[in-house]
Amino acid sequence: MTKAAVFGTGSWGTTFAMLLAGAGTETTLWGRRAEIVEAIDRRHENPDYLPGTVLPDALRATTDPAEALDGADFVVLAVPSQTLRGNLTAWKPHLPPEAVLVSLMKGVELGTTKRMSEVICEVAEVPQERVAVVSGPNLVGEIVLGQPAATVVACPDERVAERLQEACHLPWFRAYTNPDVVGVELGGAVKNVIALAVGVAAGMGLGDNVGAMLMTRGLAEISRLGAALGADPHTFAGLAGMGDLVATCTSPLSRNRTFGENLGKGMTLEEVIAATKQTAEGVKSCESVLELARKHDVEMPITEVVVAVVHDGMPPSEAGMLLMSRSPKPERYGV
Ligand SMILES: NC(=O)c1ccc[n+]([C@@H]2O[C@H](COP(=O)([O-])OP(=O)(O)OC[C@H]3O[C@@H](n4cnc5c(N)ncnc54)[C@H](O)[C@@H]3O)[C@@H](O)[C@H]2O)c1
Ligand SMILES: O=P(O)(O)OC[C@H](O)CO
Repeated sequence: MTKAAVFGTGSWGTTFAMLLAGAGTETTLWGRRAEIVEAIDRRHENPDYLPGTVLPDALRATTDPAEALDGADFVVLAVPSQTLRGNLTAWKPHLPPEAVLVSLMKGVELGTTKRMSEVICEVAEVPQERVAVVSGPNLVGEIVLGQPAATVVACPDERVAERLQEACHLPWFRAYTNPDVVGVELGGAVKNVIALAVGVAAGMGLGDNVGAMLMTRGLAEISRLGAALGADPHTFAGLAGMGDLVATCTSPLSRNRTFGENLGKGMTLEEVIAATKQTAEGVKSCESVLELARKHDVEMPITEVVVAVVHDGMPPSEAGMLLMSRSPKPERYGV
């Protein structure tokens, strides 16, 4: 039987563990907080992150990383992007030598501008072929209700991607494989930044033309960055690109969109942070995405104003004027 260890008992870690267990994979969750671990292991619930959801009886949980990792074929990582390096460094001594490491995270590391799979390869000292990424339009609030969804499993080794696909595929959760790890990761990380922008516009009371403009020009930014980093352009028309961008930018379930919406309504950054109980990756990753773009000489005007609004106190109305007053250009440039 295939075995998986999932690190992170937050909303997506717990939900993905449910999917794995539902697909017949023997799954153990690792969590920091003993009370959540006990609730999952004994009472089959995660009241903090998934209130009202009944978890599978077969799903185990522990606070001991060595216990979770014992015999694991897949080590699934679902902690905040900015803590991954420290977390994985601590878990490294217990990693099974042949295990495949799987990133569920949608962020870019501050300081290094590395994608999560790059951080994993570096810290765990494993080749790219032993690292997979799962990303797509996967809003937890819908998946836990059993609503149909699809995702992308990316790995340069097709057989590894197919094994992981099989380990999480369910009649109502379709996993597609894709060898383009760079494109899949960029799609997931940058759509959070665009969702912040769409949220700000919605919070200001602006309509669907503005939302569509930001999503479409946001996809152009993602594609330009992807081209500079060697991604397959087709990935951005797929589930991990356009699919996740649309879901995140339009859903009230998205933490990133909601964060932006609150800023657009006039709440201060401190008030919005206090109101945000879960990880909104774009808030930190907008800075690392912009730094990555500058390193590669890629123009990302929406990302620039998101950084200015979220981190430098620029009023949303000024950000909107800056974007609208850019010089006229062809729709397609710089790719
Ligand atoms: N929730 C979703 O709908 C969803 C869907 C797809 C992908 N993702 C991505 O999955 C990743 C995890 O998101 P989530 O929704 O589970 O977030 P979450 O905020 O719900 O949970 C984060 C988990 O990490 C733990 N954590 C926080 N700081 C930590 C630290 N210093 N060390 C170890 N653990 C720590 C928390 O206790 C919690 O268990 C993010 O990159 C997110 O973008 C989320
Ligand atoms: O709630 P968000 O904004 O982190 O988005 C969740 C997922 O990434 C959607 O696919």
